[in-house]
Amino acid sequence: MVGANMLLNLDKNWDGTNVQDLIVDLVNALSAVRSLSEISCEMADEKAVIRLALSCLLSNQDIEKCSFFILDDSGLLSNVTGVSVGERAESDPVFSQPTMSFRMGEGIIGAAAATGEMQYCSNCREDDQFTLNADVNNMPGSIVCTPVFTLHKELIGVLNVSHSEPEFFSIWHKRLLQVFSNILGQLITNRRLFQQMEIQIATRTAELERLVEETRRLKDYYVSMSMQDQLTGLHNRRYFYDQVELAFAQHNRYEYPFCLLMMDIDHFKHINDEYGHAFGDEVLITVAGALQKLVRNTDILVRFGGEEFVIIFVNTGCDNGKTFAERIRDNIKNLRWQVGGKQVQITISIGLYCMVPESKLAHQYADIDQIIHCADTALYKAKANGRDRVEVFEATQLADEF
Ligand SMILES: Nc1nc2c(ncn2[C@@H]2O[C@H](COP(=O)(O)OP(=O)(O)OP(=O)(O)O)[C@@H](O)[C@H]2O)c(=O)[nH]1
Repeated sequence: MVGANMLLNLDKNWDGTNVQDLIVDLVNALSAVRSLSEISCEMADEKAVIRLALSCLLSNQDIEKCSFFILDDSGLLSNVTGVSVGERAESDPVFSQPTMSFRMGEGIIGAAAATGEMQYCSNCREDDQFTLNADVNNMPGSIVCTPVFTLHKELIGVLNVSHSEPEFFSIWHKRLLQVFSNILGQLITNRRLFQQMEIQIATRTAELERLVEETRRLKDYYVSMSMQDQLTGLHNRRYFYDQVELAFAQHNRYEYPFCLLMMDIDHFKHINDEYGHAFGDEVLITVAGALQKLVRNTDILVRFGGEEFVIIFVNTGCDNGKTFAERIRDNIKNLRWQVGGKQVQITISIGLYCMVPESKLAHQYADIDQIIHCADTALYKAKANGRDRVEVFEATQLADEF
């Protein structure tokens, strides 16, 4: 479309200029527009984008200098970058010239911004607004200032192109600059939108990451809560079933023995009835703390329910298991509480099941519920035999039990 319009105008403004020159001009104009369309709007620095755009214009046109004045929030137009013929855009990305600023309506740049129309000064040396202020020797011959807008018609700034010769710019240049400014406006708009999008994506990504982390933390919290006994702080039955698989796996693979202790506080109902439920809770908490001190980190200790605790001594044979069980029984018996001027002590009964390598015993079970049942049977025996004692599940009990 751009090319077609230009050709149309070319016909309309035909003044006898050499056709070959016009075709060269047309190709140059299209090249300027085309190279502008190749600038990536993903560049972080807006000034660098504008500088590249100015270089595209300069390298495809016979313009000598161009610069860009950006409108800031205070309504001031300040030149952020500029390129002269022969300069490479990437050679000096930082605009080294002293910053010039214009208010809306001030000078030819301010006029372009205020009117929203292209401004052309064909001979600066005879124009008061230039001769009064500027250094005449460095003054351009002619200047074109074109306002540049966003897609929503908001002013971005003013494109300023100049040449040392007066009367240099033709209708052809002006039409090209109009098209070029429109595309430059689109490019800057796209870059700004892209940057906004990047910031939004970064903000949302950070928010999402925070939510994922929070969810993970909550999940960990609830998993640990679901595996923990709220009264004593020990792990609970659910954790036990989770962890016992490991003891089984090690037993099956390496023939590591392990011992399962089922422990129950004796006559605990009496403690509750005599001293109250709160005191009963205190006893449970103290017993849990004492048990925790008596087991190794690798052992599995849980409150199995009520006044029942279970320990798995991993990689522990039957003799050691019995010794540890007796030590636990003894330690718990030595605990003391003071309540209502009375000293209270408790005892526990323990049922022990030893899981030894299969070759040694014929009655081994590979099912945790069966093993618990065996330890429970031994516990029942300890209770039946007078409490405050450790009983080991014997193979001879199998016949009775199964
Ligand atoms: N304070 C308190 N008591 C509990 C808790 N869980 C269970 N109990 C009590 O523990 C008592 C267990 O009583 P029983 O099952 O009759 O057993 P026991 O009195 O210990 O008798 P033996 O086991 O035969 O020696 C019941 O009174 C339960 O209410 C708890 O979390 N806190």
